[in-house]
Amino acid sequence: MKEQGASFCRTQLPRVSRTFALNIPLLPGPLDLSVTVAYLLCRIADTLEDEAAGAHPGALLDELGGLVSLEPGWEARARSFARRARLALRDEAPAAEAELVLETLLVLETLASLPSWVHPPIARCVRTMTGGMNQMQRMHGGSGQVMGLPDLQATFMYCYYVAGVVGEMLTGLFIASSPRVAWREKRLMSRAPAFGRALQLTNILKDVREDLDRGCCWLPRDRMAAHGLTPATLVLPSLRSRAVALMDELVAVARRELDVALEYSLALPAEEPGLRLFCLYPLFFAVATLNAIEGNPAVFDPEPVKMGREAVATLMRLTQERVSSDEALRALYAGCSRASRGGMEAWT
Ligand SMILES: CC(C)=CCC/C(C)=C/CC/C(C)=C/COP(=O)(O)OP(=O)(O)O
Repeated sequence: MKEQGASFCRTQLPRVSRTFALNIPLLPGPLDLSVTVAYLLCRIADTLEDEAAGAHPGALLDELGGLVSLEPGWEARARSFARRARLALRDEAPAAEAELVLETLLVLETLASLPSWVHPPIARCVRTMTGGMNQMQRMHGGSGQVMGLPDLQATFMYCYYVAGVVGEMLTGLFIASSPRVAWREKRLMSRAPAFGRALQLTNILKDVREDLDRGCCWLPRDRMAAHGLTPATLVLPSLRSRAVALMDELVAVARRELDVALEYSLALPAEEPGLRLFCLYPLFFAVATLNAIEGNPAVFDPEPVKMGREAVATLMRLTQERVSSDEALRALYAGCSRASRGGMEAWT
């Protein structure tokens, strides 16, 4: 049973995530399986938020937040949750995500099989995330979807609930797994929310069109208004130059957060290359994604702006080669951040 759960989690990860299937396997055991399980639990929450048919699935999110505490009777409650959560998804939900939701019990069984020290950070993360998703809905969605947030502070709050808490959870796990990391706790914990914020903000910018087509938007309305835009006019071809200026302003915000993410990554000891690379892959992918978004009107087209497979492979190689040198990593980061759209040729 234990093996079946772990094997399901490892098989399902690359079916639901492009990025995290590349970096989680670099973590030393038992962090690799722990972070896989944590990722899948967060993904179940994310699928409910993005793919539920009809009303916001607040009660199901609350149930998931409670299940991760693994209190007596959790198996029967997880079985019932999985059935109802699967039924709540719209027909268009990606098959791999729907299957993951249906197998919530297997994911929780795998969590239960892991050492007890990994439980508190993972449970806190999932509880805070699901509670935060519900709070954002109550505050900004009313009875419909969230169509823009009032200001950047609210966008940051959303980023905290869906990604900043993941940074705090990962830091808690890294610290508990290695005394070498533990003595850097303060430096890491203070930077962890910014790391999550940087990645989430990058995703919000990259997915702006896809989100709008689904009827939601996480961008700040006051910044839109400053450019003479609203969520309803953001994709109008006649207002494209204003929309690009808005995106460029927000790309600059995301880049400042990524600078903090680099400091986080370098605060991890060089003797832990797996932990460093786990952080550096998504960090450098985000730099490349921001380069592709900046000044690019195509970000408002239906076809998503994505990094190519070749750029992904190149960045993985470049970070691997430099993983133990802070100086070389700083130079790579500065070079990639300066590279223009589509152009990291100097590094490849
Ligand atoms: C300290 C530290 C490392 C902090 C980072 C915290 C972290 C990993 C947050 C998750 C952010 C995020 C946008 C996930 C979705 O991935 P995605 O949609 O970009 O990728 P995927 O679709 O390939 O899964």
